[in-house]
Amino acid sequence: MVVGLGTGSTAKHAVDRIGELIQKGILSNIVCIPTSTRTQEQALSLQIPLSDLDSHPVVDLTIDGADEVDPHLNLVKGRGGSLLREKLIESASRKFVVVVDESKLVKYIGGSGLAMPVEVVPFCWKFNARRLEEVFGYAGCRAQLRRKGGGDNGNYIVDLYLERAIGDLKAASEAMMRMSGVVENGMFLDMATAVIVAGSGGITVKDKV
Ligand SMILES: O=C[C@H](O)[C@H](O)[C@H](O)COP(=O)(O)O
Repeated sequence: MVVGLGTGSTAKHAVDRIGELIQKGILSNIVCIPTSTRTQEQALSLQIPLSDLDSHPVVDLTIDGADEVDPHLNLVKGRGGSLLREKLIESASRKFVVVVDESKLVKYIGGSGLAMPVEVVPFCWKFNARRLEEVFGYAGCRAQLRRKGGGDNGNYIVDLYLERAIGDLKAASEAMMRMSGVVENGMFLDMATAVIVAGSGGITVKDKV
């Protein structure tokens, strides 16, 4: 089985558990693909066998956290800086299971008022930040360079803060990806197979319909 290993404080627990099951011999015949150098280091410390998409282009299952989950299971990811590698691996996954606590559930993408990350090349990042503000001006968009943690790929991350819903998410994502210098954006649309939500009332599983 080829398993994608997510990044962040939630996914860390899944990686720990996979490592434990491998060490106990309960899980075997498994190879894992980490979604960040941080997760790669954790996996190596747990002696989890690692691979990459070049060797294993189809991933059976990826488990990861998320920053926002909307009612259609669209996600915001990348507040920890790992969106590009995550999207590459999660797009190649047959099943993509997301684990969150209920604080991550939002009515609409951007609805938490927290950052929506966009990875851009360092060259002329201010120009691209201004263009992003213009493109999403109707949603009251403010763009801010994240000073810490440029991500795994040497790029910068610009955080977008939205006052209102951006409407057509697919069109918004496509508009960003048409901009030269934008490498990836933090909207993970129609990708999650299931979202496991931990809340005060216990655990619920939301399946893609
Ligand atoms: O870049 C970070 C990843 O997209 C994380 O999966 C996301 O930020 C959620 O992280 P956490 O589980 O720490 O809230």
